[in-house]
Amino acid sequence: MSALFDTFALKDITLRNRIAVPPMCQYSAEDGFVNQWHEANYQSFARGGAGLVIVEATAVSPEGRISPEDLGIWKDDHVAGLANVAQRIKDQGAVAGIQIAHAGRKASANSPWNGDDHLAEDDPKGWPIIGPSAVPFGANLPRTPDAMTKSDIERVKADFVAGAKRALEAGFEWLELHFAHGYLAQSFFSKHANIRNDEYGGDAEGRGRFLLETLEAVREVWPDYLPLTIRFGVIEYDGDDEQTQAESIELVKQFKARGADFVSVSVGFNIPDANIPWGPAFLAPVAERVRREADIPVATAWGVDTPELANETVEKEQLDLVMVGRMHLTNPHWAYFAAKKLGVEKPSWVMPAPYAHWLQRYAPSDER
Ligand SMILES: Cc1cc2c(cc1C)N(C[C@H](O)[C@H](O)[C@H](O)COP(=O)(O)O)c1[nH]c(=O)[nH]c(=O)c1N2
Ligand SMILES: CC(=O)[C@H]1CCCN(Cc2ccccc2)C1
Repeated sequence: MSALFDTFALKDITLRNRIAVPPMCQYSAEDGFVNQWHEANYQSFARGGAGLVIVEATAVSPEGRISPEDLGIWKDDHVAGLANVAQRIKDQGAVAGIQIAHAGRKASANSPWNGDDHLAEDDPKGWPIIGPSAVPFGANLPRTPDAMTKSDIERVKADFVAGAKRALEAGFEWLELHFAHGYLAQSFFSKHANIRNDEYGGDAEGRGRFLLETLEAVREVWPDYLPLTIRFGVIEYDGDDEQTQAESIELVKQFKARGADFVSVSVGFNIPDANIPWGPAFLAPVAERVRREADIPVATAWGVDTPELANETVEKEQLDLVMVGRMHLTNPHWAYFAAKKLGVEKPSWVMPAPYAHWLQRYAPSDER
C-alpha cells in the first residue's frame, strides 16, 4: 500500500488518505455569501477522492477580504451557505476544512483576472486597509495601510474568534488560521511589514504576539477534539532565510504549546521581489525541518504535482499531508489517477461507487 493512501488520524478526525485540496480563493461571492459555484467547486474536489478539502480564505470581517468577491464568515447569515458546502464535502467522504482569514494590507484589491491590484482609494467598491504599520506591500498593492490601534487588534482577534464559532456551527471539522502569504497575521511577524515599537512589534516575540494571541483566543472556542491548524509562511526568500526559518520554527513551537495541532508550511510573501526557487515540491525540505524541529505534523504545497513525488514526500516522512492545489483545478479526480499510478488495488476508495464499478470492470481504453 502506498504511503499517500494511508489514513491520517489527528484528534478525533481520520482522513481517508494523505491528499488534501488546499484553500484556493474563487473570488466569486457577493457580500461574502456562498453560491452555486462554491457548492459545485467543493463538491467536485470531495467527489474526486482527496482526504481533506479546505475551503478558501474566508474573511472574518468585510475589510479582511482580499477582494470584494471573497467568501465571508463575518455574519451569522453566512453560516447556512457554508454549512451546505461543508455537508457536500462530507457527503463525498472527505473531511471538511475551512481557512479563516484577514487580508490586512493586501485587502481591497481586484480579483486576479481583474488586475490583481489595489482598488483606487476613491473606488466605491473598495475600503480603507489596515496593517501592523503604515508600510505598503508595494508593486501591484501600493496602498499604505492604517497602522492598527490596540482596539483594532482586539477587534480583529475577536473577529477570528467569531469566525471560528461560525465555522464550527457550519459543521467544519478542520480549522485553518491563515497566518501566511503576507496577509494580516503573517505581516505582523514580518520585519518588512511590522515596524511597531509597542509589544506587537520589535523582536520575534513581539512580532509573534498577534499570531499567538489570536491562536489562543480561537483555541478557547474550537473544540479540543477537532484539529486546529495554522497555515504559516516560514521563509521569505529575501536573503535572510536562515534567520527567518529559525524565528519561525521557534514560533511554531509556541503555536504547538498553545494548542495548534498541525501546520501547513508556506511562504511569507511579504515582499513583492522575493527570490522564490519555484520547482516541484521545493518547500518539502523546509516543511520537513519544521516537522522535525518543532515536532508537529505538517503539510506543504507548491508543485507537489505527481503521484510519485507526493508519495515520496510522505514515505520519506517529510510531510504528513500533501496539499495538491492547481492539479485539482485541472482534474478533480487527481486522487484516482494517483491511486492507479501507484498501484493502489482499490481505487474505488477514491471513486464514488457508481463510477468505481464500471472503471474497474471496463477500464477506459487509455488505462488498459
Ligand atoms: C486559484 C488559487 C487560489 C488560491 C491559491 C492558489 C490558487 C492557484 N492559494 C495557494 C494554494 O493553496 C497553494 O498553496 C498553491 O496553489 C501551491 O500549490 P500547488 O502548486 O497549486 O499545488 C491559496 N492559499 C491560501 O492559503 N488560501 C487561499 O485562499 C488561496 N487561494
Ligand atoms: C489567499 C491566498 O493565500 C492566495 C491568493 C492567491 C495567490 N496565492 C499565492 C500564490 C502565488 C503563486 C501561485 C499560486 C498561489 C495566495
